[in-house]
Amino acid sequence: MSTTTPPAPAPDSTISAAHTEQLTKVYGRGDAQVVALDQVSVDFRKGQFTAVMGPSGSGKSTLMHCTAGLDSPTAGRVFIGDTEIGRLNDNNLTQLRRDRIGFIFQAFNLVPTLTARENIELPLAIAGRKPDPEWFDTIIRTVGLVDRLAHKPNQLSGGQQQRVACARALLSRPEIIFADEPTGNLDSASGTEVLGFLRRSVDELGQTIVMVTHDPVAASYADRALFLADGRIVDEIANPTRDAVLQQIARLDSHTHHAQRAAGSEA
Ligand SMILES: Nc1ncnc2c1ncn2[C@@H]1O[C@H](COP(=O)(O)OP(=O)(O)OP(=O)(O)O)[C@@H](O)[C@H]1O
Repeated sequence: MSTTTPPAPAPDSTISAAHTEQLTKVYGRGDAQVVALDQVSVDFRKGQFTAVMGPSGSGKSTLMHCTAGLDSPTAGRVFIGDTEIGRLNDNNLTQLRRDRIGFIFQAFNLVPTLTARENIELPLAIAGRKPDPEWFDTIIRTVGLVDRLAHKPNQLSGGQQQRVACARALLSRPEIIFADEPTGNLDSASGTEVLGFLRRSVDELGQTIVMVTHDPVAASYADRALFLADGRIVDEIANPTRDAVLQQIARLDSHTHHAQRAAGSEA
């Protein structure tokens, strides 16, 4: 493996890091059938930070899981870069998830007996790869963990633990990072810390991020916010501010209530 660190790629909004074509996911059968995603076509551009928003049950997690190859579509296609993941066998899919995708979850999923450094290096160690020392240093500086590497998770704050999880996701230089409510378990100061770091990893390291969130403040760190309702993308805001997101949520709520009234379901 090379030990020189190439400069962060300039964000290139014309290259697709991942995209879906008419992605449909149906759970259950008959009366219990739920259409979680209804022919969703979406593109996540390289170097772009996207927030995925929408009410509970609108399909956010399903979209993330299907796009990241953690769940399989009922119909439609999913691509990571140029690779159509539905065409991969199980081994190749596992390898693609390991080598080309990073994950950050609401629960930090750190190994309690390992130090911060060991946790960050674990996925590469499992893959039998050695971290590039310069890249490791760059990430650790970006997340601000230089003096915390020898600490175990229980010696770190929630925000620091999530920053360890972020560093772990970044170390393999994934083409795209999927973050599922990454600030959901954090107080607002720690959440701000983690969001600031995610933003820097986009601006300074050229990372591509897709983040599911309910929080308009979290969404305001993204380059665009997508809004899902009933398994469809119903709107999109470029350079979202907290207030623009709040207004959009209010608009979607009132549409939903109108639709429910029209269908007589509020009786
Ligand atoms: N494994 C499953 N089996 C059956 N139905 C499911 C399953 N997973 C999700 N669903 C249903 O699919 C729909 C979309 O769920 P999803 O978890 O994607 O929504 P979400 O927007 O992420 O919600 P939340 O904000 O509450 O996490 C919901 O109606 C949900 O009940």
